[in-house]
Amino acid sequence: MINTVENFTFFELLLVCLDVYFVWLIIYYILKLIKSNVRAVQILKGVMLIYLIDIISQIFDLYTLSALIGNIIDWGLLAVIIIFQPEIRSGLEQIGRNSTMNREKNSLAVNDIHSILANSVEFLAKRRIGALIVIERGVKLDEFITPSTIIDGEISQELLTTIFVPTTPLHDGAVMIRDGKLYCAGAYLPSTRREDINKAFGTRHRAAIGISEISDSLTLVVSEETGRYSIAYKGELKVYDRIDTFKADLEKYLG
Ligand SMILES: Nc1ncnc2c1ncn2[C@@H]1O[C@H](COP(=O)(O)OP(=O)(O)OP(=O)(O)O)[C@@H](O)[C@H]1O
Repeated sequence: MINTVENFTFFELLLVCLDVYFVWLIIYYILKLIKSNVRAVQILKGVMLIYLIDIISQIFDLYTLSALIGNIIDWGLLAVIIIFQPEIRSGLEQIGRNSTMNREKNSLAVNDIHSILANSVEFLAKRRIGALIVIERGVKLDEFITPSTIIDGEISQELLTTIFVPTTPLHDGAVMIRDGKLYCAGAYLPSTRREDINKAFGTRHRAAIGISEISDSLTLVVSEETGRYSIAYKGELKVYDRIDTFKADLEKYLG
């Protein structure tokens, strides 16, 4: 017998809705994880390639290849869980933390962060202290955090500027801002491979452009040589002369 909507009780309908909602929620979080992770996008391409080879091997009856791909697919799920264990853990933690209260708290801090960042950049630029500050956004940058020093502290102008003083152990590399906190220092970023970049820009600026090419992060650079400051975003580097325009762009990009 075919079940029509009229045959369902209210409670059964509610269960169906909940069922569909949970499936939607799982798919949503998986897609969000894939979209926001550099590694996930690459792995997704690999998975699609494996499935394509599987289909081809079945169409043309390539027995050995099909058996090999079958084994890879069988073990694939386990491999994905192992590879994404840190992301899965932080995703679950985030679901737990996402209460309305926390969201209100974070949005209040955002305005302060703009000022702290702009003031720090101005302070460092005036003293010709080189700096590289990455603001992580949707795309997680875990793979660049590994060799760095985790701080996970409240962001402040004092802390941020002190880190970049050349005689200190943490000044080399990039500072990363995550979820409104100063997450780590001494991170090593991938450099851009572009050859059309002004030769006056050295490795620090090339690293800022590099990370902005592969993520939606915003990277602030202070040049030790010129005392000028810039923002790298989506593969482009914009250099500023005035701190107010710098701050205005910071607010525009970060929202
Ligand atoms: N890939 C990288 N990841 C993180 N930090 C880097 C990277 N490459 C360089 N740096 C930082 O930049 C410093 C060297 O800057 P360099 O003088 O080569 O670049 P620059 O673009 O000319 O900057 P500046 O104008 O400040 O001199 C390093 O000591 C290091 O702190």
